[in-house]
Amino acid sequence: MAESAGNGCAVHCAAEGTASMPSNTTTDGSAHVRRVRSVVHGRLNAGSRDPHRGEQPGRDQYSRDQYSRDQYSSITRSWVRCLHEYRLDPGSRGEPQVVDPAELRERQERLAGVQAVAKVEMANLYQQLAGSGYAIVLTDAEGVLLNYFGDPGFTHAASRSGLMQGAVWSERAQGTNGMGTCLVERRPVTVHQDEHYLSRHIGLSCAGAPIFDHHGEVVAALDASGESRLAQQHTLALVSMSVQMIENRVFLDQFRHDYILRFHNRPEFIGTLSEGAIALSPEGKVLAATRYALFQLGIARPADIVGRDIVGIFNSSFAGLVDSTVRRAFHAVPIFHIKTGARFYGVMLPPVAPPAGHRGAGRSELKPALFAEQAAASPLDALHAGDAAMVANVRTAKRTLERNVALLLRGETGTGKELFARAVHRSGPRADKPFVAINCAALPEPLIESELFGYRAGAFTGASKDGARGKLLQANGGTLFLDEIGDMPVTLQARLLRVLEEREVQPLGSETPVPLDIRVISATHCDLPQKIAEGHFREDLYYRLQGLTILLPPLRERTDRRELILRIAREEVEAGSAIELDVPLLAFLERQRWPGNLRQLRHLLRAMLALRDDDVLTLHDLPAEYRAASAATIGTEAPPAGDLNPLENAERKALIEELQRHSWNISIVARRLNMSRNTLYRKVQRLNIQNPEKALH
Ligand SMILES: Nc1ncnc2c1ncn2[C@@H]1O[C@H](COP(=O)(O)OP(=O)(O)OP(=O)(O)O)[C@@H](O)[C@H]1O
Repeated sequence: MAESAGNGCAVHCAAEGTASMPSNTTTDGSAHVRRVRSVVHGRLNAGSRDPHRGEQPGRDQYSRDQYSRDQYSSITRSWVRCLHEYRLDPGSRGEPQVVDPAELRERQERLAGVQAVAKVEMANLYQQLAGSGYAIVLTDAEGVLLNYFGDPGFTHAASRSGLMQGAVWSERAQGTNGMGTCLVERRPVTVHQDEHYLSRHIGLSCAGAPIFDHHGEVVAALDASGESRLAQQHTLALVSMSVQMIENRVFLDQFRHDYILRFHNRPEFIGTLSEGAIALSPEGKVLAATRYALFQLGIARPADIVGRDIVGIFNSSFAGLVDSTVRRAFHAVPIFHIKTGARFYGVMLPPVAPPAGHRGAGRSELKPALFAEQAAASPLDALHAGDAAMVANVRTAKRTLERNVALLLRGETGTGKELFARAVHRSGPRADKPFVAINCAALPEPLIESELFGYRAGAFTGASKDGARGKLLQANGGTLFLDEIGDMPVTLQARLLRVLEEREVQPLGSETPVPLDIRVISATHCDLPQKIAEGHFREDLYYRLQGLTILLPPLRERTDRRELILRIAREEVEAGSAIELDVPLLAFLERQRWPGNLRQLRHLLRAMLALRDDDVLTLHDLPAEYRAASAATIGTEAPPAGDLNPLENAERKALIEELQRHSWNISIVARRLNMSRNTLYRKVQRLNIQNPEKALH
């Protein structure tokens, strides 16, 4: 296998940072073809020894154990299929087959549900792999490339190699490759450089994983393909995790109108990738289960669980599970697997819109964040809960989505300027292109220029010998977010203005300008007109950046503060726990000045949740620096019953029923609800519950 180390098909970065794919492998191609034939023959004749095992020069950065026998066997099996079943010529240079636009649209529509979820995960994966030259690709079950997230510098090279929408990457069409081979093997595979069957692909390194639906059918493949010379085992792990996330989210979305039991043998793992989820009919019959649910219960095929009654699987009745989760405010409850006796923890989620005739199970205030997100019509709508200024801001921003209008976001620190910019990006037509943020205040002045504009190899002393592409070009096709624009040195302002006017960038030390298509969103907390008056900011740049100005209100002025506090608390609550904020604390938080705005609020809630004594947060949980301010409020914790909101009233009613059922014995009720006596006492006081006959005992 020595060829793989020095096969000469390394991908080079051209001067402007454009990667070039080895489209022609004449010298090495013939060696590759000879090798493929001899390996396949060796495999067929010698049988046992897998030629794809053994020392791999240049591969020592990942574990040989992980890069296991299975992996090599996958490649060899695939080569055998390519040569003998598909009768592919390893030296074939034919153009990749591309389906016509109508067929592509039809295939995309067929997989719309998966695509919608996958796009978000692809963007996350792309960010995680940013800078390593990977393109993230989604194909359907036939290997037709539906979506592509690519490094702009890699896009051109990639399209030459066939990584473009509509291209068919099935194993039959393109030989051994990440997408096609994982679809056939039904498992994640890495196909590194000369493990590709066709010599025209040996410049690529791919990590692909199949996406399954709840019937256990492969419906798509997610793949990271790049020019990296070093196969990276962690890339395959990241791709597999993204696939797991996509499968879980698709499942939760598909069955949102049904009951869903989410479970794990550790309560803190509910809501994570490795949770199991089972969808149930209102009668408690299993409709479907995720791969992890089957895995945790030791069930081989979905057909072995669908249609079964949940009572035959766990030791709890369906109604009991619904009731106990709701009573415990969506806190995980212990459930036992009847077959093995293993203990799990489960949370039963009620249908998003309960089917008519079935009792709605209600929601706790701190319901899982996922549902808040799902409820919002777009990422922009998720930024507010009805504050008039924010409603107007969102409306304005939406009107600019289809047009390339420069936005200037103004607002105090922590008001959510970057979040707003990201939401604009994710809502618009550039959503699947890069969002690149640069903080003009955080960069040392000498670095800003190269960081923004990039440089050519050897442009200055200390420059990387490969050059660098600069943030402007990294954002090409997408959105550039210039944070703290008021702090950009005046000298650079002129250069930025020129780039924005001329829509092209000339990296340092380069003669050739590169065309630029970006949407610019900038943000500042300072008064730019004041800076202009003082000569610290160029007026012409100011007008270029503020096609439209959006002023984000400080938290203290927002009328949706209460909902925001609850929403952020929900986001910060660890999966599987159910936390409540009591009313005096909520009122206190609503009254704060919040100089650090939403950032300060989030940090405070995060700290309180981490340090809490039990599951009800009160004024006593405030850190010392806030406690002095709250001293006057402590001691007035029990609100009149009339002040309770509808959820609290529902909780009060349920608790009174439970207390009555157990003759107001607080120890028994606390045990049944799995909470301490103290917590129950506090709840009873907070909800203004009184035993009509005798004192609580
Ligand atoms: N609408 C919102 N809902 C929930 N959290 C938010 C919202 N807006 C901002 N945050 C949170 O506030 C914090 C700060 O947000 P962001 O960085 O966008 O603010 P910023 O105004 O750009 O800050 P700065 O100007 O100091 O850089 C983040 O933790 C973010 O999650």
